[in-house]
Amino acid sequence: MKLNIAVLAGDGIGPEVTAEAVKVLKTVAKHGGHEFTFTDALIGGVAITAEGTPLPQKTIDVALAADAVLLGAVGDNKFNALTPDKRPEAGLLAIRQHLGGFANLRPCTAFNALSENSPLRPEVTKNVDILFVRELLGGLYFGKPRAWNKETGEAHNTMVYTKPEVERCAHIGFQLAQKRRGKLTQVDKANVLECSQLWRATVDEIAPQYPDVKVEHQLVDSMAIHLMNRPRDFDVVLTENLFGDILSDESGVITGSLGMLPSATIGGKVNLYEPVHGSAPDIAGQGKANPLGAILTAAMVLRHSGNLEEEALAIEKAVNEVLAAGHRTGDIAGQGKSANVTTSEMGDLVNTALVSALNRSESLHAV
Ligand SMILES: NC(=O)c1ccc[n+]([C@@H]2O[C@H](COP(=O)([O-])OP(=O)(O)OC[C@H]3O[C@@H](n4cnc5c(N)ncnc54)[C@H](O)[C@@H]3O)[C@@H](O)[C@H]2O)c1
Ligand SMILES: CC(C)[C@H](C(=O)O)[C@@H](O)C(=O)O
Ligand SMILES: [Mg+2]
Repeated sequence: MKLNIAVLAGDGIGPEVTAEAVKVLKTVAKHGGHEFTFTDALIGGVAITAEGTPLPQKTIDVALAADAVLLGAVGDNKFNALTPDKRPEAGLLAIRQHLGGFANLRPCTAFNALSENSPLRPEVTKNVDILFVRELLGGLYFGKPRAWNKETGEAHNTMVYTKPEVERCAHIGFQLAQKRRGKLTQVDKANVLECSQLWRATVDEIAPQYPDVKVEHQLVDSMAIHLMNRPRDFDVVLTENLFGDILSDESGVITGSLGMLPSATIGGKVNLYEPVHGSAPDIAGQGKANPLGAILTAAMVLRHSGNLEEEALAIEKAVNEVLAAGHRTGDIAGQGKSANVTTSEMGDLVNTALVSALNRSESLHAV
């Protein structure tokens, strides 16, 4: 199979973790005789420095011409004084708009080998398997008007959702719930916000089309605690843009680290794949970053853009094996313990385990 992948590595640890994701994709291509091509393009702070804009037209062209876009992370403290529309993050929001994907799938899968690394007790996190469906193109992020008037000292952002925007995302949530454990938790703030009331009413209106899916509604504030107390109770969690941003980061506590979380954004012209974490300027350039979120993101590329489910599973198995063997970057080393591998060593270990996993699945086919 041919897959033309645009690689937007970005800032901070973005290039470090993306290199490891590309490494495993190349292994899958070589092993299966697939033709994966990788085209690099600039985004974020590195694009501001080189081209004066966080999203150059060249990058948009490369991304739109690709079968999948793999993004590392954007954000650099040296641009913190810029207004939101000029910052590296503006490039990320703009590429999301250009690609048009509105459903951001953020799985939170607890690897049991890491159960001692979460501050939550192992009996709470064991076998957690949640899929956040975060709406990605609406809400406070893009609503107008928005401004900060420094003279009057007033700033405002606008949360806007239309019924079709909610419907299209809700259908994805329901369809995914049907393929999983049949439960959909819709998260909102319907006790205060009209947008949330629209979400709740729209989900209830659609629900009869999916009689095999059990729907529940949760307010986002109490959801934040339910997620920590009883994460196993959740299957698909459907929510709007900002709530999804916050809850998915919170779910990093369950997996032991934000550095473990992958994502895929579907529904647009070209799917966009990015780990959930940011550019982590505090550890950038030191070989300390955990590449597993990016590597698991590569598995999502294969699953959602390559229809290569078996290969995606092989990557996930390889990650599991490497963790079970005790290999740890600092973020998953456990309290008071240090890393025993660097970013690229972790990538190499997964790669080696992946080759064995792929060979094993081949021998199964031969039987
Ligand atoms: N998708 C993206 O590009 C994205 C996502 C989130 C934040 N950001 C940007 O990143 C910058 C830093 O933001 P932040 O510090 O709030 O969030 P962050 O996700 O970059 O980091 C939060 C904490 O988690 C740690 N961490 C994150 N990923 C890790 C990994 N793979 N391995 C080990 N540790 C990891 C960091 O060291 C830091 O202590 C900001 O400019 C922000 O806007 C970008
Ligand atoms: C950097 C920022 C714009 C982005 C978001 O809020 O969507 C990030 O936090 C994420 O989760 O991908
Ligand atoms: Mg975020």
